[in-house]
Amino acid sequence: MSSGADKRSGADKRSGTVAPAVVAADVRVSLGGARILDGVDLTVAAGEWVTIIGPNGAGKSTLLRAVGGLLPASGSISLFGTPSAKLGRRERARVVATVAQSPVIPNGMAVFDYVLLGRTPYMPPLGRESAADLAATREVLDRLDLTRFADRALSTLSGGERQRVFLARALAQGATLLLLDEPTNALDIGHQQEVLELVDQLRHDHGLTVLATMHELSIAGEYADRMVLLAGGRVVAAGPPRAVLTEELLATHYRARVRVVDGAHGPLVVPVRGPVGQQSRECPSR
Ligand SMILES: Nc1ncnc2c1ncn2[C@@H]1O[C@H](COP(=O)(O)OP(=O)(O)OP(=O)(O)O)[C@@H](O)[C@H]1O
Repeated sequence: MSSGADKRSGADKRSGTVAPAVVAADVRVSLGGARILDGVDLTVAAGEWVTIIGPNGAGKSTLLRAVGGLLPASGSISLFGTPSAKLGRRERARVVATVAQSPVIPNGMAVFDYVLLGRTPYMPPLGRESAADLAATREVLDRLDLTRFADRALSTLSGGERQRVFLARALAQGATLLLLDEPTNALDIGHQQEVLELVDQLRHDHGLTVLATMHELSIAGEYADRMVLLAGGRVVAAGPPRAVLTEELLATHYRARVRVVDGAHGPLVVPVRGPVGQQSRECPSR
């Protein structure tokens, strides 16, 4: 598997610095006649884990899709120092892999064949997979403890097992930037931790960069180096989890009544029943 350093631009190789994995400036996206992203700036350093949070409809998935080149956006987006617009489809697929919120599962497809699809950018057009593609697929299945499922239809796996297969396909792609849209969606708390620990381990082992969206705020804050709070298609806060997961910001942008307490690995967000907007009077945080 290639490392983040392999994706350096020529100038970066010469200067010895690593270009940021993502530099997005003034990104605007309109869908169905409505402005969904309205001037978003986002930088993700190589090797960093950044999680985008925000209320339903804030534009999180849209931002992820724009970064992944899956929909047209104005403004500028660079991946590892190369303008996104200059990356062809196959070239982009070797740099960035997206795990969608609900990936389409081809009917009856076996786990092995699904993960092998991740090797498509390395196969000649209309050509067959090589021995190297098959070996890479076996290696990823083994790495993610999925070998025993190789011949099973993907549709028969549990939610947690399936999530691991989606990650496996992204890893087989050999991309160093992982875009994860709600990777813990529909997983129980144990499987949420298992999947995020796995992503973090892979990040360290393979020098990956992670840009994710998540709704589970406490667990999101435990894994992210930085968080970006999106609301109404704009970035309204960004920084380390402690700077973003505050009672004030969550009350303002989620209309949520929460208490935020210090945890060993980041702030813990506890929902508190009661009228929105009265947390400072009835539920002091400090
Ligand atoms: N093709 C489309 N046409 C029109 N509007 C769209 C289209 N796709 C998305 N939208 C709208 O864009 C807004 C942002 O959607 P997006 O999926 O990015 O939000 P999100 O923050 O990921 O939400 P959630 O937390 O609910 O997953 C929503 O209001 C959605 O209805």
